[in-house]
Amino acid sequence: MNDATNTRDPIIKFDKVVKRFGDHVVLDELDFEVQRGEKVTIIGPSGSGKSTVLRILMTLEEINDGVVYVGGEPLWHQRKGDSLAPASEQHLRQMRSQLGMVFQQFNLFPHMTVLRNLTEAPVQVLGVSKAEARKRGMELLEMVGLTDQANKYPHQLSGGQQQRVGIARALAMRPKVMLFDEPTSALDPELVGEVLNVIRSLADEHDLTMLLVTHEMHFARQVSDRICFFDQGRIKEQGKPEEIFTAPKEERTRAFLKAVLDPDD
Ligand SMILES: Nc1ncnc2c1ncn2[C@@H]1O[C@H](COP(=O)(O)OP(=O)(O)OP(=O)(O)O)[C@@H](O)[C@H]1O
Repeated sequence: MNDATNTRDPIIKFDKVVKRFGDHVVLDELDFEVQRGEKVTIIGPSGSGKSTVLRILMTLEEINDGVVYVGGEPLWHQRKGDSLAPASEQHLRQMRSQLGMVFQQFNLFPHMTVLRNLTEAPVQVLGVSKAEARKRGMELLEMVGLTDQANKYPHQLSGGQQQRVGIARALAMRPKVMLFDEPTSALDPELVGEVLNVIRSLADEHDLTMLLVTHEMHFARQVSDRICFFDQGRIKEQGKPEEIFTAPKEERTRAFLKAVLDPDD
């Protein structure tokens, strides 16, 4: 396969992926692709499997059937001749390093300064020098508007500031794909905007691939190239934001959007 073909391949591909918890089928032979540089937002009712898609990509949840590809390589499998065998821990680690995730709960290291939160993994995992990691860490703090907080500890920051550090920390590992799992849902309403602004500028200014799960519909509409409406572990409908938000084809999508956009009706 030559490079030109490679770059046209989706960077993420779910091929008939099944995920069950006991008898409960959460992903039901899901087919789903994200192209390089694309910004895709998954919306849908609670329990429809949105976060599970991201957790599978971060190798936090195993799959029961099907194949997930990242950059054309199987994530949960390794090629053995013409067949696929379960992945080794080393393969999973190597594949996982291509993805960065921002969680609902910011999950910063509480006993480390903000800057150390950004330099720890690049130094320990990627083998970057401390000086280089610090330089890059300060650049990322500038990008999220927090250079003056570099030497503070997470508990000294607001929730919005902590989440901006969470975004910078994920970027410090230079991922090819950024995953955002409801990044503002744990925040007080007045702190949501500053976090969305950081994600918006990332989306506008970088050719990073982004996959988001959010309940912020207005934001999803602004930032996404494509919206995927999930229902019962499958994509019920997908398309450009203006199509999905103004002229959804499926009754189920219409009902969901009406409920979230006009909750008082
Ligand atoms: N570790 C687990 N054990 C058992 N069931 C689980 C587990 N994790 C998720 N589930 C179930 O899988 C289903 C899908 O969960 P998921 O978190 O992907 O939904 P979601 O669409 O992101 O929902 P929400 O919008 O509420 O976050 C839910 O019914 C959930 O209860």
